[in-house]
Amino acid sequence: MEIIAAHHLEKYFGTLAAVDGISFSVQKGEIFCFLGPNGAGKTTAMKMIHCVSKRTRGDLLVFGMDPDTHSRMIKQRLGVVPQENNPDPDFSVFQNLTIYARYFGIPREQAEERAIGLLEFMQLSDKMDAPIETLSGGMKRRLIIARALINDPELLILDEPTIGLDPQARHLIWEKLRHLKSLGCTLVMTTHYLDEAERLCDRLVIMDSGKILVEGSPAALIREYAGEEIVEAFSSQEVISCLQSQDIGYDIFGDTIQVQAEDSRSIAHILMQAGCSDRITVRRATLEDVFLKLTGRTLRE
Ligand SMILES: Nc1ncnc2c1ncn2[C@@H]1O[C@H](COP(=O)(O)OP(=O)(O)OP(=O)(O)O)[C@@H](O)[C@H]1O
Repeated sequence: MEIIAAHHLEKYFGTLAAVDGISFSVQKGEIFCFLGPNGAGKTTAMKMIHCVSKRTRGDLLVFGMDPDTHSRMIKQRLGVVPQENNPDPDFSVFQNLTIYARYFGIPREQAEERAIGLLEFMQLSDKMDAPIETLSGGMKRRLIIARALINDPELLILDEPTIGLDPQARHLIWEKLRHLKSLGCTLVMTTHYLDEAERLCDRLVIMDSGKILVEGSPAALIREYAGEEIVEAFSSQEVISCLQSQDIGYDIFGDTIQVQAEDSRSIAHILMQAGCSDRITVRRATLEDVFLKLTGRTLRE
């Protein structure tokens, strides 16, 4: 079942095409990710989905409804985790959930019951009465996710769910997001973290300058654009001559030369024989390589 369908979706701010004619669909129960550098248009695309930003042109359906005409009904069925943590500092952890429940018209008793369950799910039960300023970054992020779940949404929208968190805090959030998926929730998220996209997403689009460059599963995109493994060496005349003499294709990014390798061992061997053994690394190809191939830039440039 299609939860989101977008065709030639556009959003202009003045003359700037923040989202420049993108088409994609999200199926029920999948984790779908917008990946891309700063300013690519990821947040803007998500804002149109959760009905806080009107599209300029194109078609968009969420749960089969048009956000322009059915925003209230759509909002009732989704949860949003914004990029910035924004709990209300005047209330406790528990109150942040119960007060938020009022926006959805959830009766008090039911809201309190849900809040207790969600705090347990997000491992925050012992922080129930804690003031917000005493929470760590990871705890605040988990609270915002719990808050987004208060209306039991079918679709959860997360803008950079683990931004700024340490590895342990990120792992815990990934575990919770996977659990939500296993319960049938559909997740749409943005990230700059390639490892996050690789671990979590069923399908992703890579965006740049408002456009979708490619779409697919992380594994399929890596296979198609970056091969299985990458052999890297510092770019030197010695290495270049060696590769050219063997008719091996390569790319140069900054001071690094890269060879996309089916058989990385034999490439490494050839380079070693050419006398540059101390400079060679062999690694698994990643989504960063896909992005580099497509744009000639890294995601963080
Ligand atoms: N309200 C706005 N008014 C004017 N320009 C905007 C507005 N919101 C976003 N933009 C511009 O639209 C472009 C896309 O921004 P957007 O926030 O969607 O990118 P992003 O991919 O989410 O980036 P980030 O990873 O930094 O969150 C940027 O050039 C941004 O400056």
